[in-house]
Amino acid sequence: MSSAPAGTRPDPNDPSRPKRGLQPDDLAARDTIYRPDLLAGQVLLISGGGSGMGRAAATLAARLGADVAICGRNEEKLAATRDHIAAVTGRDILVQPMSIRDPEAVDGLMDAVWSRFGRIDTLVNNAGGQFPQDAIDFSRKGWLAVIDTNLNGSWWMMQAAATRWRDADAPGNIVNIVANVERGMPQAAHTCAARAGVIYLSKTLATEWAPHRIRVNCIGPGVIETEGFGVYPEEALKRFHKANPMKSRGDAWDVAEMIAYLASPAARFITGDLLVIDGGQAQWGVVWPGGMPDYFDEGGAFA
Ligand SMILES: CCCCC/C=C/C(=O)SCCNC(=O)CCNC(=O)[C@H](O)C(C)(C)COP(=O)(O)OP(=O)(O)OC[C@H]1O[C@@H](n2cnc3c(N)ncnc32)[C@H](O)[C@@H]1OP(=O)(O)O
Ligand SMILES: NC(=O)C1=CN([C@@H]2O[C@H](COP(=O)(O)OP(=O)(O)OC[C@H]3O[C@@H](n4cnc5c(N)ncnc54)[C@H](OP(=O)(O)O)[C@@H]3O)[C@@H](O)[C@H]2O)C=CC1
Repeated sequence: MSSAPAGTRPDPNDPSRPKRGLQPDDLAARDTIYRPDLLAGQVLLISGGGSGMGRAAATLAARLGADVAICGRNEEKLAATRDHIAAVTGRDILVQPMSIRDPEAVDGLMDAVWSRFGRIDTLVNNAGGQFPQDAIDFSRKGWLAVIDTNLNGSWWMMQAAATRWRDADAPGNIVNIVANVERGMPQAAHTCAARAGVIYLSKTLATEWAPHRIRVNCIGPGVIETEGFGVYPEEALKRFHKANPMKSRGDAWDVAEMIAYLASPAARFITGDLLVIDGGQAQWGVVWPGGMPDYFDEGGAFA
């Protein structure tokens, strides 16, 4: 297969494509290993909470007794998540439409959460994404969009949270959702650059901010089936599971449970780390999110 030509953009909302990712009813029904009041009294702010892993993490946190705030650009998705969580848990979560790329909107979000709940215990920087393309064909706008969202957006959120924790003399906890970038990822060089930036920013901040009692960790998901898969071509998606030796895909609940763990007291001694959840992909597999070029797929081993 040749890699996706520049400018080919699958329509994530094409009704003829399979519906992917856990739906709200799945999130209400899934078992959890955690006790029902694990996060009672805590406040979690989760970016990108209107879909995928963010929505799963928000639903699980609310089910475990936390107060939850979510943000994202799409107001409709946020409102649907709020209504569903209210129906399932009786909890009224805060939703704020905004872009993490706008530092003033980030400040407004932080103020809204502090004003409503009086604290933030855990910030989950989950909002982000990319599109698959050969790096040589990136437009300047496309490069900037991915860097600005994943690196700058995550930083605005971390700094805005940390200054408030410092000023309130309160402890803090940051969980950054990144990606499996240890060996690079062809056709996703922009996101690799941004996520590597977030990982090493996090390791640095974990040390710098330890005196403020702020922990900073990253989660590196491998192939996790969510509605976010809509940005990838169907042909490439057929091979995503071959990126790991388990030859399967994780789901949003797997990541939500890892987030709940990092928000729980059990993780109190973990900081500066990258927790990988990838079915072994980092040691073994390759993923070409736009489709593997024939040059690499000699003999059709990856077909
Ligand atoms: C890496 C693969 C690993 C496999 C596992 C990983 C899976 C996932 O991460 S799944 C979750 C994925 N979810 C998303 O990625 C959704 C969020 N993504 C986005 O919203 C966009 O990709 C974004 C990050 C670029 C958002 O920025 P935004 O400014 O909203 O983007 P625009 O749509 O306005 O596009 C700006 C600019 O970017 C270039 N571009 C966008 N899409 C493509 C594309 N499919 N192909 C080529 N170029 C693209 C383009 O230059 C756009 O400007 P215009 O041409 O003026 O539209
Ligand atoms: N699924 C996977 O296999 C993997 C995913 N990841 C990463 O995990 C995270 C969650 O992805 P996933 O749940 O799969 O996919 P989704 O596309 O469902 O989630 C991405 C979320 O980010 C939000 N978002 C994007 N840009 C912005 C912005 N500028 N400001 C605020 N919110 C924004 C989106 O909301 P809205 O559209 O409303 O703005 C959306 O809810 C992403 O960072 C993704 O790249 C990493 C590795 C693998």
